[in-house]
Amino acid sequence: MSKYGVVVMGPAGAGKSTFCSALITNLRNNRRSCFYVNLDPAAEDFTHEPDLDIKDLISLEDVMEEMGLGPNGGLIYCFEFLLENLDFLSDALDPLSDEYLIVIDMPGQIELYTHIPILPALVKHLTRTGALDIRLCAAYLLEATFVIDSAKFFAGTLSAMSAMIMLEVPHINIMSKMDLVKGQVGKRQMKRFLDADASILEEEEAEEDDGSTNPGDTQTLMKGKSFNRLNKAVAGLIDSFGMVSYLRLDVQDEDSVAAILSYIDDAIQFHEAQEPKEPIEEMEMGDEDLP
Ligand SMILES: Nc1nc2c(ncn2[C@@H]2O[C@H](COP(=O)(O)OP(=O)(O)OP(=O)(O)O)[C@@H](O)[C@H]2O)c(=O)[nH]1
Ligand SMILES: [Mg+2]
Repeated sequence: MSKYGVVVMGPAGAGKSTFCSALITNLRNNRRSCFYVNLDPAAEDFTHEPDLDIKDLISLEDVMEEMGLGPNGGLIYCFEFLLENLDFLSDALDPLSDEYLIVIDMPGQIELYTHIPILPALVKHLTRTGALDIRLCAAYLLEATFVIDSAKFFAGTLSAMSAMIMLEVPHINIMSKMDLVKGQVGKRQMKRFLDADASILEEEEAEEDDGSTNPGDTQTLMKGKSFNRLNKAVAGLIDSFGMVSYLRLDVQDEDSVAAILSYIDDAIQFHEAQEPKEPIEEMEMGDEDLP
């Protein structure tokens, strides 16, 4: 029997835990079963208490103290330890039925998604047929304030793409904290960011060449010719991949959370598995209907 889950990823402070919490509230309000897994060994305060917490396996504080590591090195050590002790996950997740949505909250250290093969190994364990067999959707959050600096936004998009390619599971990108840019970015421009339309970068470069930006401001000073060339290359890469777009999230708005949940459900075909196991005719047919 398959299980269903979503792994919530993204840079530090993108709103992952807040989104997990809103998702769980929505699932519970709709009488759906969920199982909350916290894999961030540094997370302390939770709106919903996790059903499984990596801190019960290993403590980041202990690792830092005993191994003499900093917070990032400590986190990598914690994940390596988790990979050596996958029964911690299997024992808790294996008994869950296909009615559950497993919500996995990840830490924000970007190197986990881009530099080292820890996350692909973890995802392989979760999804392997014949083992946990979880149909997993990856949800990558980037916060909307990144659109204020388009070079930063496209760099963030590149890391979303990197996670997408590395994990090889259904993937959605989410632009979180939409409330923070209300009134700052026009609707049409925001739609272009949501579509990851990389021509935005080229237009900005043309504006700079026109001298329509202030040559004295720090951003313009930073953006020399080679920076522009780098941006163009990034834009070309995103364009040629052609598969990145964002769903908007306003975490305070129930409909916005519900819309994202339905994308997740579709990506993992959750509802298909919830259909009656017995054909309806057989359940409803009385003896008199038999030939
Ligand atoms: N305005 C606004 N603030 C938000 C939103 N979502 C999260 N925040 C705030 O952003 C901060 C970080 O949110 P978290 O949910 O902890 O982010 P995270 O991605 O889990 O952070 P790390 O686990 O540390 O990487 C908190 O102060 C939240 O209250 C949002 O939609 N709008
Ligand atoms: Mg968090």
